[in-house]
Parts: sequence; structure tokens; C-alpha cells
Amino acid sequence: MTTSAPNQQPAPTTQGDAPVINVGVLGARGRMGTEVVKAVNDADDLELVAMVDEGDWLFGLADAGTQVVVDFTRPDVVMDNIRFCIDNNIHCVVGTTGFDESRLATIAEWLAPKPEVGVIIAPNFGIGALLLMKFAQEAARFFPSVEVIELHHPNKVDAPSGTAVRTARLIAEARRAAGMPPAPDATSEGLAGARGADVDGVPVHAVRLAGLVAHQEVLMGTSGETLTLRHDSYDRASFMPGVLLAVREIGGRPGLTVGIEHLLGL
Ligand SMILES: NC(=O)C1=CN([C@@H]2O[C@H](COP(=O)(O)OP(=O)(O)OC[C@H]3O[C@@H](n4cnc5c(N)ncnc54)[C@H](OP(=O)(O)O)[C@@H]3O)[C@@H](O)[C@H]2O)C=CC1
Ligand SMILES: O=C(O)C1=N[C@H](C(=O)O)C[C@H](O)C1
Repeated sequence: MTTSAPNQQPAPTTQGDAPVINVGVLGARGRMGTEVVKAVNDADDLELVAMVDEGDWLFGLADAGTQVVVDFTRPDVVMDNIRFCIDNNIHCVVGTTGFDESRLATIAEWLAPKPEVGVIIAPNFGIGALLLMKFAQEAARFFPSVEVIELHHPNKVDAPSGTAVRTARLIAEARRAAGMPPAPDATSEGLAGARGADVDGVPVHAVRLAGLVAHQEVLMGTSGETLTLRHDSYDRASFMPGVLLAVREIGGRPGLTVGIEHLLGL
């Protein structure tokens, strides 16, 4: 593993019949990056060839023969990282948050002249979190009232979480598809922020609390009953099966993919 090997693509090695995939990790010493490094090192069909953190030279990725980069950095730096990877024909599995429609459109433009390169942007790699989103979409049309509450560790840099924003947007889309009017609930607030952030008409509340990792609730209500969907990630290991699936599949999925739902058949 190196960040400063000579500028040449090494021939891929093989594990059994399958070629080994050379993986580079961006944000390698962060909370998620550390977990990814461990997961890649434990996988026989993946080879960790580069670990990059703030201040390290991105060209180390290309020099080390990286085929797939996994990015868990920060919303303010992730676009530069993706640009570098696309320019250098490196597939990109991105868990970093902060993507809106305009950022996604920019990435699609960068990918246009590189039809062989894949970028997967996934707000959440946890199977339970993805199922929660799916169930929330399914239930949305039956409940006029809906609110999202996300709860995270106190060092999270962004709020609300990328998962909560995506969940709210998917619920809003499902409501529109069902021809539902805006939620009938009061939005007035005595104190600014008391009713949360408005994401596509869905109130989203962000809790930051020592002891937590990553959690989300979707509350839905109608006359005389409520439905609460809740998911808890107690350990960052929960994201690793999804990350490794994306690393293994991205070579066969050129272009831009948002979310790993389709990779899981959801
Ligand atoms: N999609 C998903 O399933 C999940 C997504 N996330 C998201 O992943 C992101 C990272 O979270 P987390 O690991 O907790 O954050 P951390 O702050 O623990 O890690 C971020 C890492 O990125 C490094 N970094 C900063 N700038 C650069 C740069 N320009 N190039 C390379 N590395 C850089 C930091 O280095 P330094 O500390 O030296 O600045 C740090 O090591 C967040 O956006 C979070 O929301 C988190 C969990 C799951
Ligand atoms: O920062 C985190 O920890 C997490 N970030 C992602 C998000 O913002 O949705 C995914 C998960 O919630 C953990």
C-alpha cells in the first residue's frame, strides 16, 4: 500500500478466477475511513493500494494504480476529489454527504466524456436504513402527516443528515405521485427552528447527542393512529457490506448512480 508509487498502472492480480480490485480510501483516517480500510484489508478480492487524508497528494491514488476510490471525507472537499478521480479514470464510491441536484448535474457533466467511469453517490450504505427509506415511501400515501427525525453522534459536520434529506425527498415524491396535498400540520413556530428544516415540504429535525452513532425515525400520522419507522446504526461496521458491494459492482456500472438500492435489488 502506498500513496507515492511510480506513475504506472500495475497489472491487476487475481484471487481465484476473479481479478483483485485495487482500492484507494479518501478520508482514510476518519471515523468511516478507518472502518473501510479494515473492511478492504479483510476482503480477499480487494487490495488496499492507497490511503489519502487532508494534505496528502491525490496523485498518489493514480500512481498506486487505484481502480476504485472510496470517499468518506467532507462535503466541502468531495467535489474536487470526484473531479480528480473522473479525470484519472478511477471509479468513485462516495459516502460523503452534501449532494443536491446541482452537484449531481455537475458530476454527470464531468462523466459525459468518460463513458467507462462509474460514480456511485450513496447517502447511506446501511441495509436497514435503505429498507426504512423504502418502507417510508410505501407508507407515505396513507398518512397526511409526516415528520423525519435524525439523531447522530455530536461530531457530525452536517445537519440535517444526507439520509434524512433523501428520505424526506423520497416521501415527498411518493406523496406527489399519490396526488396528496401538502401536510395539513401547523408550520408556525414561536422560536425559529422549532418546527425543523423544511425539506420538500417535510419537516426534518436533527438531534446531536453523545453516545449516538447514526439513527433515524420517520413519524407518520392520520386520524387516530400513527406509524413510526426507526433505524439504528450502533456501529460503523453496519455500513461496510454496502460499501464493499458498491466497490465490487461499480466496474460494471458506468455513469452516475445515486443510492445503492438497485445494487441490492430494492
Ligand atoms: N453514506 C454513508 O453510509 C455514511 C456517510 N457518512 C458521511 O461520510 C462523511 C465522513 O464522515 P466521518 O468519517 O464521520 O468524518 P470524519 O471527520 O471522521 O472523517 C473525514 C476524514 O476526511 C479527511 N479529509 C478532510 N479533507 C480531506 C481531503 N481534502 N482529502 C482527503 N481526506 C480529507 C479528514 O482528515 P482531517 O481530520 O485530517 O481533516 C478525516 O480523516 C460525512 O459526510 C458523513 O456524513 C458517514 C457515515 C455513513
Ligand atoms: O455522519 C454520519 O455519521 C452519517 N452520515 C450519513 C448521513 O448524513 O446520512 C449516513 C449516516 O447517517 C451516518
